[in-house]
Amino acid sequence: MSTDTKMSELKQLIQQLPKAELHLHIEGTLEPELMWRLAKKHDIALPFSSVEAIQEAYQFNNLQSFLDLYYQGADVLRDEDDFFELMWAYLCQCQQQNIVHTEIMFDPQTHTERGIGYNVFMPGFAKAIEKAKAELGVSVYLILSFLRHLSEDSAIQTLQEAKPFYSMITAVGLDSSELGNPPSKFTRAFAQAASQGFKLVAHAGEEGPPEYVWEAINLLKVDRIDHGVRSIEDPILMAYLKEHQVPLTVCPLSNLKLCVVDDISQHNIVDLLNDGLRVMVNSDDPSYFGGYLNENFFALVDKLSLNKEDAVKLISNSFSASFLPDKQKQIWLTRIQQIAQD
Ligand SMILES: Nc1ncnc2[nH]cnc12
Ligand SMILES: [Zn+2]
Repeated sequence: MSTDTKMSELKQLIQQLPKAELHLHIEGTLEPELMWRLAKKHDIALPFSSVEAIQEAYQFNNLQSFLDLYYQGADVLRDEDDFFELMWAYLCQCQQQNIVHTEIMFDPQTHTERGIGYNVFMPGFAKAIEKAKAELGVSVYLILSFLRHLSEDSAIQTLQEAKPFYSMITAVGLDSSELGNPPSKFTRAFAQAASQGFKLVAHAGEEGPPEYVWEAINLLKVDRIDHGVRSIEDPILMAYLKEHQVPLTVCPLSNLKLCVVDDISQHNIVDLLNDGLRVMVNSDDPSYFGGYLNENFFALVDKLSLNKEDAVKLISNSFSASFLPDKQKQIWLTRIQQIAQD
């Protein structure tokens, strides 16, 4: 069989396998077409002359250059229906990509800071999630993420304001500008979240050093690390991550677009996997980074010669590292093995 045929068969298998996505920012799924339409709806002047001009602006040289556009883009989200549309569009993508379970981050402060409250975005999200459960068969958990460039007091207030919606939220996370905002800044906020029974995740080791990954583990006591690719610089940390099977939610196209790596062929995800770490593939902010989950896998097939065994392991890890009940995880893991063996 030619290499091309093998690669296209592997891509078909990846498309076909049930998958979980664990690192996805709902605000990062705002497609330029929706941004354009909502700007018109609310009479908001965008600094772009067309949908194509929005797309062309998506050239980044680091995390901050992306975040500046991402927060600006989110400003078109104003009413409940906008948040419904945003969530619904991503959940329809999930169905098309065979993502059967997704754990979605949302940034309350991106909205509350501009006067849009929980009572606007949470009902919009809830409607889309309920509809997706009923019509698309996609299961959804939500992760409330603190913006780390803001203060810890603001994070604590954000957690308190979410109280009426705690039943909709599974975990608490930490995102935004990493360098200069170490996990240690949020020790009290995470302790409070833990005491309320939330699972915990944090972005660390994306642009920041391995020390930030240690802090997320030791001080915040997270269940998963988001990104974590710079862990490879610290052999003791690598041994710890392997021994404790701490999940790393890796996002290849994000790392490429934000210049964490120069080319996908240099990405360390397969090295991390082969070193025995629990890594899996995610899309992070697919609208900004040029691909949803399957496109991230396809880039690994094309540029890193990802093989079938590694693809199946990465997909299995997406379930084993999820916050689903063990029984549900097992059902999906068995199903994946069955399909992969056919
Ligand atoms: N890749 C990323 N890193 C940090 N914060 C984010 N917010 C959205 N995407 C992010
Ligand atoms: Zn992220």
